[in-house]
Amino acid sequence: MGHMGAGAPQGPQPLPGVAHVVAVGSGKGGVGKTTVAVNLAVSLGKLGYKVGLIDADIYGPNVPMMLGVTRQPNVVGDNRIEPLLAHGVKFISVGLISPGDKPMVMRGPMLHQIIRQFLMQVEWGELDFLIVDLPPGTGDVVISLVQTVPLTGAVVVSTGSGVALQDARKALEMFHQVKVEVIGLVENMSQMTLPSGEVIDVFGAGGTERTAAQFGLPFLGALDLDPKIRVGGDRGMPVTLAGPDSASVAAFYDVARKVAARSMELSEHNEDVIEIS
Ligand SMILES: Nc1ncnc2c1ncn2[C@@H]1O[C@H](COP(=O)(O)OP(=O)(O)OP(=O)(O)O)[C@@H](O)[C@H]1O
Repeated sequence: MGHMGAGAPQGPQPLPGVAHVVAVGSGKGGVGKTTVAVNLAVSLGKLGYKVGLIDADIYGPNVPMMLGVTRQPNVVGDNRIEPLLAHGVKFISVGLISPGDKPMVMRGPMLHQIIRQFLMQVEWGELDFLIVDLPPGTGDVVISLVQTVPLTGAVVVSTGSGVALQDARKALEMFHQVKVEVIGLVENMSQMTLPSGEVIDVFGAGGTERTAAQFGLPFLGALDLDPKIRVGGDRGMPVTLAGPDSASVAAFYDVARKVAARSMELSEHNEDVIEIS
């Protein structure tokens, strides 16, 4: 198991104790990537997994607000950072480095350092899943990530709209270029059900599933456009706190179970590849 003595010492190294690193990306901003990442983390936690979450969204580090904990993390011992804990999820955020409403201005090398620090200097302990909320777009953070740790894979979030899917395809292409497996696509804000029961299709429901099929990638599920999801985020009480038995968040748990199952598959596959080479 593990190293066969052939690996380059400078290459990405697994984090001790962390079984799977899963990135959540989107291409387009505002499609609900952070909402999906936070609820995925909470759901996996409620399903019994040990979960960490890195908020690497430099343009909109909303994880602390969505998890309801905004204090600064403690630095302990030999410059180690204690992750914050909210709703069973350990997390760290770029928003905690530059809290409040100050925008964070950063150059590439500094960003790279922060990503490395978040991965290697935080006391994650034993984790089944370390989720990374990426900034929208295709860029630097992903490169820093893949240079530091082997990723299990990425989840790509989109709405069904043509413009969101255009950007999602770019994200798929980027993950392909940096050799990160795509675990699957999630359609967020898919349909909205009015109090009358009438269902409205706002963003073109079904588009993400079709895109997944075109790329031969798994479709992980569709999440409704629902004010309760927004309220949960704004209040730091993610809707998935309702738990795996709650019908209203079943779609989130369905996504979480699929992410877990496919992560295990991909890891087995990767181990095989290492042993053969
Ligand atoms: N399914 C949903 N139903 C209702 N509101 C939602 C849903 N998903 C996200 N939202 C809301 O939409 C807004 C944008 O979501 P979020 O911040 O998760 O997007 P994002 O893609 O991470 O944005 P960015 O990466 O550009 O910062 C938030 O107010 C969030 O609460």
